[in-house]
Amino acid sequence: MKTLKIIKIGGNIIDTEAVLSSFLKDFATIEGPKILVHGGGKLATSLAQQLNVDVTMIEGRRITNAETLDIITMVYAGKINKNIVAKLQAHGCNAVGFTGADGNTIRSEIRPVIPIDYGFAGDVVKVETALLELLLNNKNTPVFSAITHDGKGQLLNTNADTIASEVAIAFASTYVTELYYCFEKQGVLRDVTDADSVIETITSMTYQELKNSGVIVAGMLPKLDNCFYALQNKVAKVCIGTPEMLFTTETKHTTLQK
Ligand SMILES: Nc1ncnc2c1ncn2[C@@H]1O[C@H](COP(=O)(O)OP(=O)(O)O)[C@@H](O)[C@H]1O
Ligand SMILES: CC(=O)N[C@@H](CCC(=O)OP(=O)(O)O)C(=O)O
Repeated sequence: MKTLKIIKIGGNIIDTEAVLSSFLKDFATIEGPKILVHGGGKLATSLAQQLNVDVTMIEGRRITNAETLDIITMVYAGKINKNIVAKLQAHGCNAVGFTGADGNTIRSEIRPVIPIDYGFAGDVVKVETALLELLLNNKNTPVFSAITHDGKGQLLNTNADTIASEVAIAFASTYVTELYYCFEKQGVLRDVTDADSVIETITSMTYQELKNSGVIVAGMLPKLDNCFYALQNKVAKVCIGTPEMLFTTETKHTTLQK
């Protein structure tokens, strides 16, 4: 089986123009089939604040009312996604931008309102791989934003880490799938203020301990939950770290193990 790399980039890479540009230049050079998934939560938060729209995050997920849904659609599917696609084109990578509504690639359903009503936030129900596979075979690179749809005309906000793991799982029977979560830290840190405290391996057992001791909080919770969910569903490799981990074996990062 061929290897498919699913690479997710988080807010801190997207926020800084120079960091994003340099990442995309390197990303374009990755050989073989690949899919990019991007977040952009921090940019959405700052635009919402400028527009005096309340921002509420619970356990790393955004409460999404109608106004917030408009903002995130403009930011994720519009500004960020199209900017990334254009930059990849400039580097000779034939990227195609997606929300889950495009080509019905990712259908979701609204999150249950109990215990927390997240509003227009969706949990993934189905990733349709056929169209994506055609594109991959044609050497195109799908680029996903953090938006899905319910099949009834409603867009839904979906955590980008979740999109990356669900896409990786959907392809796990046709490719050896490798899932990389890239952000500004070298991995999961034992002490978030100490860049050298990278935990090189986390198993589901040690994850519980890290959660209980408060090392894993906020946005790190959906990230780690998605890592283990992917491993339990036949994704071959899951890593968290800086983008350098994609290009060299020298750099420290966190590897997740069942
Ligand atoms: N133990 C930890 N190790 C690494 N990063 C952590 C840790 N605890 C909190 N963080 C913070 O969590 C952030 C990642 O979560 P999130 O805001 O969802 O970012 P992303 O956009 O990468 O998904 C990092 O920017 C980091 O500052
Ligand atoms: C439901 C939900 O929380 N969606 C996320 C989607 C963006 C995201 O995941 O962005 P990062 O990866 O940059 O954090 C949000 O709106 O923040």
